[in-house]
Formats: sequence, structure tokens, C-alpha cells
Amino acid sequence: MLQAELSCTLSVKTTALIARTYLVLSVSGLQYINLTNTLCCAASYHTRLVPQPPDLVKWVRREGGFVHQAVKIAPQQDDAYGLGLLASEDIPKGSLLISLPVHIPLKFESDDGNGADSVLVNLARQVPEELWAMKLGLKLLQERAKVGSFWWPYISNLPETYNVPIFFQGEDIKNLQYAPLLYQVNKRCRFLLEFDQEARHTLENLKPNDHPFGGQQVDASSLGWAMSAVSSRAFRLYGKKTADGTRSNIPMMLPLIDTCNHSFKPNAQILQEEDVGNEKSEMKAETEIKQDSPLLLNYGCLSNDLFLLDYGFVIPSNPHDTIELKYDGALLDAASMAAGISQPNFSSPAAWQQQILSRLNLAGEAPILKVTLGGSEVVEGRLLAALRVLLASDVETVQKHDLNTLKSFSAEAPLGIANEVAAFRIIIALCAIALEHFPTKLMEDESLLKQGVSAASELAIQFRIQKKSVIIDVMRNLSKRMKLLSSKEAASAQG
Ligand SMILES: C[S@@+](CC[C@H](N)C(=O)[O-])C[C@H]1O[C@@H](n2cnc3c(N)ncnc32)[C@H](O)[C@@H]1O
Repeated sequence: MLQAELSCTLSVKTTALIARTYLVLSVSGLQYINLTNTLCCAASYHTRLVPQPPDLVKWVRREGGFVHQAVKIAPQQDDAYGLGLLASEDIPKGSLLISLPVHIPLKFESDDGNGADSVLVNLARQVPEELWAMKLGLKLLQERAKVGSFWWPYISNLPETYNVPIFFQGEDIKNLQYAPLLYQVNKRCRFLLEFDQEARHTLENLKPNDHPFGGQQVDASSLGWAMSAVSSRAFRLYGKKTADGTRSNIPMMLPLIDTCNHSFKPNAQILQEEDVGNEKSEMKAETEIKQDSPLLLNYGCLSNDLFLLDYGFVIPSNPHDTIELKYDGALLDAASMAAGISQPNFSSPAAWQQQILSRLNLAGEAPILKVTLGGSEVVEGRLLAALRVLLASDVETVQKHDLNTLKSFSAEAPLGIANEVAAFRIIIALCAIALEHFPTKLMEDESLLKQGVSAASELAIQFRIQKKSVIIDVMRNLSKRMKLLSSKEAASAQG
């Protein structure tokens, strides 16, 4: 195992303690809020809100929408992905699959009038921008509570529960073993608990006509359901034109289209007719779709953190997955000691180096210290540039290159091979330290999965396996690059 090999050569154990304080990864001491007493969580994630909901395809057609005759709803991947759309016959590339007239998507219209709607708008104002899904979730809850809602045929087809971490038991939240995600889960849970109180306070003593949820109480559980329904299904498309003629992207729920599951190699795409007053939302075949193949959309090039938080699944070997570290001079000193680099002065850079760190936003008044490893960049450019610069002793050599070259992973050893190898060795040491901070080893995780665990534990364990794999892939990648550089150096010394 690469993990074992590297931790021997880099004598990580001696520095792990020093590093503990600086790693964003570290979960020790992090409090987590357990919401499972408050939030309900049923056993099956793909049961619909009502046992036999109306036929969604028929509803869309009845409402003036179009559904290709070969598009069918069916369970996907032995129900592991819930329902999905399937082609019942070959569909040629470019075919229109689904078209929804403008009145079918569910949106949050903040220009609604007064009474119940104004209460809803006021509640929505208290939702922070980053939790936009809760805003549309309020509209969804309102329609769910409304007798005879236009959207009931759609809403009744939604899953009854969501397998997202806000519904995990405390033990499974801990099982994630990754502080940045734990932080996000806590933030969402805390918000839901506070918003539950806020909503109760706002709704008490309202006249029946002013009550946005038809007199029904909302709580953290129903709010969490609505937020998850939206975060796992909404798309950002053009909204109405504003007074200045511009259009902003607004989240909306696209009935039936949102039954499509995700793939980074999609065979369908969403398009929007831009004619004013006729903004149809359409889904077209991006490639030819063979009979019995699923129709797949790309939800976005997201990390597993976002897939898990918003959608409740994790993608193995996700090329967009990364791990977060906190940039810190003392941590880098510890890593360079572990890597056997004898010049650990990252905590006290020279004035010219400090200036470059400020330009990289890693020092100065409001630095952004979160840096990432993995994903398409492999090493975040700012971290790579910082290491290259801090390991250079000669300001003139550094000044020959612009910042973009110094940040580029594909720029081969801009400050020389020795400098590059030292930078890579330090990043590998950082990776080894990061791996040490996970309470379990990969092999233990894998054997836990083989033993059989609950669906939530399985997701949490898969998530941390993927995070560890990201780190190991970065180590492999850098080791390969180091070998290549060393052999080039040897060849040029001989020649
Ligand atoms: C937009 S909905 C798609 C319809 C959904 N499968 C259903 O049963 O209603 C997104 C949800 O589908 C599931 N899903 C979609 N793509 C998936 C994938 N590649 N792997 C696992 N689950 C997936 C997840 O539960 C996700 O939250």
C-alpha cells in the first residue's frame, strides 16, 4: 500500500501532533449537533410521498407539455438510485425528450401579493443566500399543504425521505471523519433548528387566511424534507425578465425532468426557450440513446461534499473531488521536516516572499487560507506557487516568472528540479499527515462495508473512503512526477 510506504519514509508520526492544530481535516474536538431526535428519518429512501401517486407523464401531457413516447419512469440500479427515466426504444441524438410549458416548473415568486404569500415571503427573507434551497422549499411546503394544489400530482411523486447527512444519526455524522463536511452539516442542522423556532413564532396567532401552510405546523423535520427535496432536484434556469431587461438564474423544480439521475457522461441536456412569456424548459437527447438505457443529466462538476450534502450520494473516483487543508506556515514546517527538507522556514518568510504570499491571498489583511488538493488541479495553484516561492532562495529566479506560471501544475519545474522535487515532497508529507488524521485506515473502512452496515453508515464510510482515495491519488501523482523529474535530471547530467 502506498499509504504505508510513504508514512514509513516520511516519519509522519513525529509531526502528527504538531500538525493536528492546523489541519482543517481534523475532526477531534469538533462538536456536532444531533438532529435525529428532531428530524424524522424513515427506513426506505425511495418510497413516494403517497403510496400510489398520479401518473406524472400523463399529468405533464394533460398540462400541455410534451413527453417522448419512449420516455418511461422506472427504478434504476436495482432501486439504489430510486426512480429514473429510461428509453423504451432507441432515441436519436437531438430528439426532444420532454418539454414543460412555463406554468409547470415550481418557482419561488417573491413578487406575490399579500396575506399568506407575504408571510411566506417574509419567512423566506430570513433564509441565508447560501441555503437558497430552503427558500424554494417553503414554496414546496406551502403547495404540499394546500388542498387541491396545482402541483399535487408532482409533489405526491416526490420521495418521502432523503438520505442526506442532516438526517444521519450522530454516529454516522461522526463516521464521515471529515471536518469541512461536518461543519456544513452542523451549519444546516443549526439553521433548521433555529428556523423551526422562527417559523413557529411567525405562524402562531395568524388568521387562517394568512397562514401560508393552511394552518399546518412546520418543524425542523418538514423544513429539512423540503430543503432536501429542492437541493436534490432543483435546476437553475432563467427567471422572469427584470425591469432593466436582464434575467437572473433562479432555482426551479422541473417536474418529470427531475426524475433523471446523474452522470458525468450525460446523454441528455436541459435547454430553455427564451421567448418572453413562452420560456419552455426542454430536455433533449445529447447523444443517441439506446433502448433500455437510462436518461442521464450532469448535475454539475461537483465534489463529493456537495453530492452528499445536497443529493445524498457519493461518486466513486469522482474526478472533481478534493480535500481541504488550511494553509499554515507551522504546518508546512512540520511537513517539510517530515519530508526531510532541511530548510523549514515557512513560518518566517523573507519580505519578498511575504509579498508574493499576499498576492496569492495566503497572507495579508483578509487571507483565504483554505487550499485544496485533488480534482483537476491536483494541487491548488496558490499552494503550489507558495511552496515553490518559499523554497526558492533567489528572488531573481522567481521574478523571471509570472504568478500564473508559478501556480501552474503543468508548468514543469519553473524554479528548477530541486525546488520542484522539494515542493512535491512537502505536499506528499502533508498528504501523509492528513491521512494519519482519519481515525480509521482504508482497509478497516473496506472491511466495515463488507460486514454490512445501515444505508447511512454505508454512505458515510464510502464518503471517507473517497476522501482518503483523493489523498492517495495526489501522492501517487506527485511521486510519479518526482520520478520523471529525477530521471530527466539524471539524463541531462549524463548528456
Ligand atoms: C433529481 S433526483 C432523480 C430522481 C430520483 N432518483 C428519484 O427517485 O426521484 C436526484 C436523486 O436521485 C438519486 N441519484 C441520482 N443520480 C444518482 C447517482 N449517480 N448515484 C446515486 N444516486 C443518484 C439520488 O437519490 C438523488 O438525490
